[in-house]
Formats: sequence, C-alpha cells, structure tokens
Amino acid sequence: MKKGRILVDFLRQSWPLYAVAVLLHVASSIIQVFFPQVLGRFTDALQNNGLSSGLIQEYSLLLLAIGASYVVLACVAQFLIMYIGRRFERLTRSKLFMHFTGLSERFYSKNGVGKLLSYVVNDVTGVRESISMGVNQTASAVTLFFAVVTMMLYSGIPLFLLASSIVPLLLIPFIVTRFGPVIMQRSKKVQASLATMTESAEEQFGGIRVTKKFAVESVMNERFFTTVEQIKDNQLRLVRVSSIFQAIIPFLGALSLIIAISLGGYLTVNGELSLGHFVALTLYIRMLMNPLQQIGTVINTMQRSRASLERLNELLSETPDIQESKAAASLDFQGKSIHIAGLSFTYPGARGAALRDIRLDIRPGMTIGIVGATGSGKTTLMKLLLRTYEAPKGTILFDETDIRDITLESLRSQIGYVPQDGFLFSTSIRDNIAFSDRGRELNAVEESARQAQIFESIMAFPEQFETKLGERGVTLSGGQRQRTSLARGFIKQAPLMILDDSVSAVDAVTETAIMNTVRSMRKGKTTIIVAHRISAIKHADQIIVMKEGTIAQQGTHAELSAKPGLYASLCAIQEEGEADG
Ligand SMILES: Nc1ncnc2c1ncn2[C@@H]1O[C@H](COP(=O)(O)OP(=O)(O)OP(=O)(O)O)[C@@H](O)[C@H]1O
Repeated sequence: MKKGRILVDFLRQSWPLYAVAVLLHVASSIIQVFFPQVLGRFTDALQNNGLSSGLIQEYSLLLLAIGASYVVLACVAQFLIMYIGRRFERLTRSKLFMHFTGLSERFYSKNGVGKLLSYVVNDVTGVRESISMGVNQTASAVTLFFAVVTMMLYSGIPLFLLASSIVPLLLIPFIVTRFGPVIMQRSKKVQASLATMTESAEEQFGGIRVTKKFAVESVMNERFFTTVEQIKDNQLRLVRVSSIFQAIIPFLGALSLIIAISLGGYLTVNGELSLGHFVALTLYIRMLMNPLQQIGTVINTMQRSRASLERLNELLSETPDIQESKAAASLDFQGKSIHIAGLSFTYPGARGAALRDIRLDIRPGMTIGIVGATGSGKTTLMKLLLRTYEAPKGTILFDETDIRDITLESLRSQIGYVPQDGFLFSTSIRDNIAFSDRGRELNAVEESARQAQIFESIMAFPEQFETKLGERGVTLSGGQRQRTSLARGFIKQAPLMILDDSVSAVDAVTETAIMNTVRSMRKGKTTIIVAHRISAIKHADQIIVMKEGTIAQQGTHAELSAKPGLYASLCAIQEEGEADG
C-alpha cells in the first residue's frame, strides 16, 4: 500500500461532501468580510452627515443580516466536516480491525495487544482531528484570508499602505517549513510512548493476579510510572516547540496591525486617508489575525497527525505471512491420509530449528498420540498442520494435495483444534461452545458438554448454558475452562481433531472419562492427541515420542513400553508417581 493511501481512499469517497462544506465556508467567509466595509461606510456616513436614527437602523439591520447569514452557513459547514471526520474514524477502525484479523500469529507475537489498541484509538483519533477540525479551520481560514485580501484590494485603500501592513505575514511560509518537521518528529515520539504505556497497562492488568501473589506491586507501579513519565517528557518537548510555533503566527499578525495603525493613522491625520478607510483597514488586519492563528493551529495538528497517518498506513501495508495461493482449492478431508515428509521448521528470527526431518504417515481414521518433553516441538507440529505458520512446500500432504494448495477456510473448518488454554469469550457458555456455528441447537451444545464432562457443572450455574463468562459473568476454574474449550472442539465433529494438551488441567478420573468418550465418538475419524500424561494417549493406534524437534520413537503403547527408551522411562516415572500418590 502506498503511503497516504488510507486518507486518499477516504477522500476519494467523501469529496462531494467536503466540496459542499468548503463551498459553505467560502460563502460564510465572503459574507463575513463585508463587515469592515459596512462599518467603514457607516463611519464615513457619520462623519459626513452626522448621526440619525434612520442611519443607525439601516446599518444595524445590515450588520445583523451579515452576522446571521455567516453563523448559519458556518454552522452547517462545520457540522458536515465533523460528520465526515466521524465517518473516517468508523471506517478506519473497521478497516484496521478487519486487517488485523487477517494477519498471522507472528504479527501478534511482535505487537502487544496494548500497542494495537493504542493505534486503533489514539492514531485514528489524531488523523480524524486533522481531517475534521483541521479541514474545517483550513477551509474557513483560507477562504476568509483570501476574501479579506480581495476586499482590501478593492476597498480603495492605497496599495502601498496595504503592502506595508502585510509584510510581516510574508514570513509565515518560512516559519512553517522550519517548525513543521520538528513537530512531526516529536509527535511520533509522543504516539510511540502512548502505545508503550497502553501496552504496559494491558500487561500489568493481565498479570495483576501474579503480581499480587508475589507481592511485587511496587515494582510493577515503578515500571508503569516509567512509561507515564516518558509520555510526559515527550509531550513537553512537543508542547515547547508547538507553543512557540503557534505564538509566532499571531505575533506576526499583531505586527501587521501595528504597522496599519501607525502608518494608516499618520496618513489619516495628514488627510491623505479617510477615517472610514482607516477604520476598515484596521478591521481588515484584525480580521486577518483569526485565520492566521487558525492556520497555525491547523499546521500544528496536521504535522502531528501525519505521524499517526504514517503509522496507520504502515500497519495496513502489513501482509499476512500465510498467503493463499491463487490455485488453492477446498478439499474434503474425509478418507484422506496425512503425509508428513522430511519436515524441518525454524521460527522466523529463531536461532535453531524447532522441528527437524519429521516423517509421519497418518492413515484416515487413525488416532495418533504424541508425547515428549516441553519444548520438543509438539505444538509447533500442530501449528504447521493448522497453517498458523508455513511448512516448506511438499512436507505436509493430504493424500497428494500439498497443504499450501488447500484454502485456509477449508483447512481450518475441517480441523477441530483444542489448545491447552483455549480462550473463552465474555459471552454465554452456549455461545462459547457453539463458537464455530452459532446456530447450533441447544441439544448439540448439551451433548458436547456431556462428552467434555462439563455438563453437570454448567447445570449448577443459575443460568445454566446462558451463564455469561468473563468480566461481567462467572469465573470458571482452570479445569472447567479447559473442558468448556474441549466441548467447543467436540461440537465441530471435524474430520481431523487435534487435542493439544487439552486435558492437562483435569483430574485423572475425569481425564479417563473424557478419553473414553473421545475413543468412541472419534471412531473412524482422524484424531491427534498431544499429552504429557501417558494415560491420555496409551490407547492411540500409533504413539510418537518427540525429542528436541525430532521423532525419537514410534509405535503402539505395548511396543514402546516393552523396549528400553524414552517412552518406557516416561511410563516408569508416571507409574511411580501414581503409586506414590
Ligand atoms: N512463536 C515462536 N517463536 C519462536 N520460537 C518458538 C515459538 N513458539 C515456540 N518456539 C520454540 O520452539 C520450540 C518448540 O516449542 P513447542 O511449543 O512446539 O514445544 P512443545 O513440545 O509443544 O512444548 P510444551 O509441551 O511445553 O507445550 C521451543 O524451543 C520454543 O521455544
């Protein structure tokens, strides 16, 4: 995506509304600049003919008409531009969210949730401010500026007097080019420190229970205060430069006014300029000061939001690591074997390989058990099967079809994946279980809950399956969460099911009941069970034992436990543990 794309795309859609708003601003500014002219004429009429009630009435009504028309037009223009800004905010936030959901796991391990929240909230607001408030003020300031200058030129005030009065204003472009880049750089730093603070807050809140248990609140407070302090420092640096910038522009306006009063006053006293022209000139210069001040603020805001815009564009140009090939098609997994051939894999940026030369054939309907020490590569192998990370070409095949030639939707919709700590959403238990298909009838949800041995616990809650989880609902125990997540996997009845250490938090009796259910309900359907406890996988058709990213042993429970090796020693240790228990 090209730089500035997000805004260009938006402006392309919204330009007719902008055009209407700008035209209204132009009209309101043109009306406004008649004010000094009318006052000038009023002064001359007063001087020539004296004060009369007719004159006062005539000019008062004229000024009222000017004021009222200006207010109505400016108000509608402002509303339109604010409306456009809010629309930008809504569209951009939805666009960002949709884009984020398409990105790969690696992106999320690089960018914390807090940081992403900050982009979605602070950066989008920053850009919105400049395209609503910024455009609003630019439109009114620029049109007012030109309208005032045009009126001045046609006012009959001598040209040399006008030219001398506006000399200080000619310095403005020079000041803008000096200050603009500095403001932008400093704004970038402010936004970055805001993102760091949000990230830190998110992490501190997430880990508050651990913090309290270790009684390290003061350390955590200290860490958070450091990020807040950083924001303050960066903001002060920004405020310092932007305050100077914003003050200089009205100062130049004031200089113009001083020249107009002194030179114009001198000419009036000498009879070379009428009193009306003198009044009009000072009012015109005074009127110029408002747009100049506004332009200063706008440039300031624009420079700040350019930093945000750059970051939003960078985010939107992030591409997912997993790209679907043009030739990808859906594939029915029913009756298909899985061939893993010479699969080696290294995480992006990691030093060593997580998997090395894995070879495995899984026939349709088989149950495969996988054990191995922590960090031996079990979950990595599952992630590659789900294509969360990309396996090298030709290393994972479903019959003859490479995993890369299957659409992601088809692949993932046919795998029921249950991780160790399945995330549960803050909705009802029913919605959480029927996550893959919200339309599933209650019977099916209840049946899956029974299979996952969580039915009784759910029925004990006051609202049963409608019980809300999370912040505003009940808190489940670790084992209950795991079984709810299991039920979510079971209801899918997928052709391939992966249980990735999914019963680690349940007691041995419940685990046996769950594994018996898995055996009967998954008959004829391919199932992969990753576990640390032998009891969870001993009935598998094939068991593989992983060690440091390789397959160290393979066979049935009977075969493996009968010969010396990793599996037999694991069995011995666990049996000893159970006997001690
Ligand atoms: N996102 C990642 N980026 C870099 N390295 C990773 C990433 N995820 C895992 N690893 C590394 O890959 C190796 C295998 O990890 P993996 O999670 O597959 O092990 P595991 O056998 O599932 O462990 P456990 O039994 O503890 O779940 C480990 O050395 C781990 O540090």
